[in-house]
Amino acid sequence: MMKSFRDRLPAPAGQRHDLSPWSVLKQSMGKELTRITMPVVFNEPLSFLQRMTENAEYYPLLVQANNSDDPVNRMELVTAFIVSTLSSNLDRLNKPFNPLLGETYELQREDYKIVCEQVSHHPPISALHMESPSVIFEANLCPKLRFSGTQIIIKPEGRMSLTLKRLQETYSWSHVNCVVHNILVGKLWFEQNGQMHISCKQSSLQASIKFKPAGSDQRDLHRFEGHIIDGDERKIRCVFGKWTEYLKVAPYHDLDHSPRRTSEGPRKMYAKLNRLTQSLTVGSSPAGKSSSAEDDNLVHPDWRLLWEANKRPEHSKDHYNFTMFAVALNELPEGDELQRLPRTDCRFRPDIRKLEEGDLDGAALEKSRLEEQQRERRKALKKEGKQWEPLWFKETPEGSWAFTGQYWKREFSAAPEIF
Ligand SMILES: CC(C)CCC[C@@H](C)[C@H]1CC[C@H]2[C@@H]3CC=C4C[C@@H](O)CC[C@]4(C)[C@H]3CC[C@]12C
Repeated sequence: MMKSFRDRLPAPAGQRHDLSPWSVLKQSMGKELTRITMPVVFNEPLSFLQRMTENAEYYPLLVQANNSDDPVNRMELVTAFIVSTLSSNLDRLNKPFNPLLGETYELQREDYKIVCEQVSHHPPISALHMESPSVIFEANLCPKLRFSGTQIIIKPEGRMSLTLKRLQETYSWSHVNCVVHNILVGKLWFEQNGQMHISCKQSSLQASIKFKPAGSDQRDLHRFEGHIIDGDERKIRCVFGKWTEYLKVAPYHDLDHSPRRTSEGPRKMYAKLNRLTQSLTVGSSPAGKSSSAEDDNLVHPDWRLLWEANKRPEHSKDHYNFTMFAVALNELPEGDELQRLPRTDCRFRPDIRKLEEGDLDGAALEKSRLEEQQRERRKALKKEGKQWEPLWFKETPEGSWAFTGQYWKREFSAAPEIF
């Protein structure tokens, strides 16, 4: 029988009334993410470690990729997976809790298992390892925040890599920036911005995708567009869509060289013309927006849909805009499953627990207690001239963090008391 998880949080989110993020953030100019302290009303009841595991929501795309015998199709599916990892960010404008040093999180779903650990506090580095019969997925994440005018620009640094096990094929990619708008006044909103490169060492295929700014009329809100490129730098596929909704792929037809020129030419021209006149006459009306998607389909009549975002739960708006996947992440398991978790697991953090129960004051108290305790531990270590050693990941000579594999032996007696 399929295991079932909770479909809502125990309590709706607290209201932040008119408290603007700026009133708090102005003291944090130029600071690292972990040095910014904000009132808990700005938090969501998840640790950043839990938030990272949301990458796995569309895991079945990876199984599909691993089973495919066509390298281009594998690249298409991996690209779809990578774009899908961004989708849960839509409207998630509360800050996940900064993990304490040594905090861990584990997640086992379908046929995969994930371990995350906070391996460094300054700078904040979170490490993730995911393994299944089909794939190994590793991520190191160190988000850097910069304030600029009325927006926050988040530069996620760190290495991402994926291995499809059947053919031992490896993929790596870069992050794009995300921008939180309107931190002074108005409604907060969020966009992904910049160029992403995905490359596969063995097949020499690459994907290059541009996440577009919304533009003044919001016509390109959440849109991305790009190509899959072969080892000779030739474009072979177009990929496009909205990172919040879907990804489509279509063959690339070079207007000058394609044998389909005659049949495609007029259609493309028509689409372009159509787009031009639409943008002239409709402008920023909602009709103008939807027609942009229609144009895409006209320009690429032979598109295929590779990924579509799951619907958010009904009560998502009152629950921090969580996806169904996110809702279940902080659920406490029962019986044996609970017994075998290490005491460093996020699910035991009292501040996160209190926030999800709607107890804001309790959460705030616990949060400052934990942070104070962490400072004390840090001082004590320093006095002894020691350095913090993560338990489950080791730093490599290249400066990234590799999973040691020991976690799954489940010998947690050495796990520190951090909550
Ligand atoms: C109160 C306000 C304005 C501050 C809120 C800051 C929130 C929205 C920020 C803080 C850290 C950010 C995350 C940092 C790193 C990544 C990895 C990247 O690949 C996707 C975006 C993602 C997951 C960011 C999403 C937005 C984020 C959660």
